[in-house]
Amino acid sequence: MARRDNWPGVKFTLPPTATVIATLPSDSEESELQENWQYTDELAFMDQIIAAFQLLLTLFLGYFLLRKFLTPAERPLRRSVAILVLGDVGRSPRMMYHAESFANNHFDTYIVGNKGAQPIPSLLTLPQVRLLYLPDPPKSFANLPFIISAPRKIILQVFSILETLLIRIPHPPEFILVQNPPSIPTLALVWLVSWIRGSKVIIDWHNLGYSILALKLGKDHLFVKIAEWFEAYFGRSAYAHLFVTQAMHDFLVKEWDLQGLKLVLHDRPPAHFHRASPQEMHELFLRLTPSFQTPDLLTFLPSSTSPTSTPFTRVLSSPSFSSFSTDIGIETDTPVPSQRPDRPALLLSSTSWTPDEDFSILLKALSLYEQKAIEAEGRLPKVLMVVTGKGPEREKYMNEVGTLQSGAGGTEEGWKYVRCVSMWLEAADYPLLLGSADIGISLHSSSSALDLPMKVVDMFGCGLPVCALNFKCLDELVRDGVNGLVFRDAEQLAAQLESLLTHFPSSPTLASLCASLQRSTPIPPTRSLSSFSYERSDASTPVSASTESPTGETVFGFGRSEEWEWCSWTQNWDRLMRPLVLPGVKSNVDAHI
Ligand SMILES: Nc1nc2c(ncn2[C@@H]2O[C@H](COP(=O)(O)OP(=O)(O)O[C@H]3O[C@H](CO)[C@@H](O)[C@H](O)[C@@H]3O)[C@@H](O)[C@H]2O)c(=O)[nH]1
Repeated sequence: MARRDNWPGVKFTLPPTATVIATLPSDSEESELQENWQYTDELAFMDQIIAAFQLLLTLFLGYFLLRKFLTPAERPLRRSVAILVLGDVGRSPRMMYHAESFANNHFDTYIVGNKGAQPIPSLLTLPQVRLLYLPDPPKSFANLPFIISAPRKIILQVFSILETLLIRIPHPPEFILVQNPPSIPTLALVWLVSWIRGSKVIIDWHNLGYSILALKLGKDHLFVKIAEWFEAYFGRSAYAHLFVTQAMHDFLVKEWDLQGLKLVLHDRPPAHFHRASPQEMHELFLRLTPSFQTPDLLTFLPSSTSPTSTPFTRVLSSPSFSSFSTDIGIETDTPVPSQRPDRPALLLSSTSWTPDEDFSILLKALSLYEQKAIEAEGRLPKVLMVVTGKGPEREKYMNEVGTLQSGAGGTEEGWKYVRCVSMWLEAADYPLLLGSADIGISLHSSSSALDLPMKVVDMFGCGLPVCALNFKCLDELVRDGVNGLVFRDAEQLAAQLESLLTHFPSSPTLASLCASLQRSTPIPPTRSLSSFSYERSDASTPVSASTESPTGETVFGFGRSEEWEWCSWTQNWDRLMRPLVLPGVKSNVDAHI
């Protein structure tokens, strides 16, 4: 007998095989859906596979539960960690940095996630790191409506995550560090695995999963309510909770009454992020030359001849400073790369092209800048806007860019002073491009208004001043006029660009902002930073190296304490995370117990 279940807006018919087929309330909607996808043989086959997975999953869990009750438990292996990212590992910088830090502290480090972009080089070379990739969902799922594909995807994910955490990692890891979001199904799975294997769970709260779903479905949608319940229920208890902002800490502690240690671990840049030297810039732009040879850019950028010049740099011989004699007695000149005075200003934004970043603000600001540049009669430079990153909204916005640039929309003439391109850089080149740019732009607005843009952290690490879209809690990272400028709309961003770029490359406003940024973000040479804190809501939690701040509040960061501290990721991690995961470690935290 077929069964009908009602979901908001969509009805389903479940045939005896438990296969989900969509039927829609109205004829027009039905034909629209049938146009979009068809129940093909391939899908029927997938459903058989999924049914087999369901059976396997039941047997699999039954086996582990029996083993849990009938055999003595194996103790978790000290100094081992499983890091779970339900997403592309190579595009999860914070989790890769965690993995590198654990490995550098001699942890056996398993990274569980999806294969995609190349991870940072250290993860491929550190002997303690093992990458355990999860299988990708079949491509045919991409053509299905979300409501149909989501449950299938989840069943496959559940199976592969459990298989990895319970079998592929041979001994129970001491810790399981899980990124949130996504929350479904990972939070429930790590909870189950930690119960079976005795591992301690650390939840790294990057954002709130239900708030991202609400962007798509609306905050009152039933699925959003279910997702929120799931996240709150399975995220409530953990050995420790890490938060990317003080604001997220405060919100979750108040709203969900989180249990376990709590620690604000702000994003900080890896130590190798720095302002690029002219030599590094030149070598980078030589590598990127093919990306600058599109018809749009060839006529826009200053002409260049590889390997002695690029659109941004050139190599000049400087006999007075760098002549030297070779072994065979011939005097030669050392080539000295430098930035070209006729280069366009290089603006940079980095993104995952998700719906919480509204790039139409940037496109409008660039159009306004184009007008200002036409009127400025030479006081404003040409601008090359580079947007780095991969993600779902990329195509939509880059199509818009094409229209604006060429004037194909018909409302305005094409751009003469502005070009915008998007690219994905290898992990080693990404900080070099940031370190070669003139201004960084952040359009991060956050679905929850509780997380901060890591891209801005990257930019600060590379000495790049930013213009950042304002949102609640941005002041935990960007101070208007000190390390960047804050804007609320396209008009204000265009005005900031005009002010920063007037008389470029000798712009006094830009030089002064760069100097102010350098003063506010020096990387301290040692681990001598003073402020730190943990909060412990559960006094019975067995942690030997933690403390509560005298006020009961986490005091790190200038968001609350008005104390601005800047350091590298490693310095921050060693100071705050080491005592959490290495019981007995000697650090300044011990002194406060
Ligand atoms: N290799 C490479 N990495 C890139 C590129 N473009 C962007 N990225 C990576 O992608 C990040 C930006 O991705 P977003 O998804 O836009 O991150 P965000 O909004 O700045 O920060 C969010 O994610 C962080 C963790 O991934 C969170 O810590 C943070 O709180 C926030 O939720 C950059 O920091 C960088 O690591 C590229 O061309 N190449």
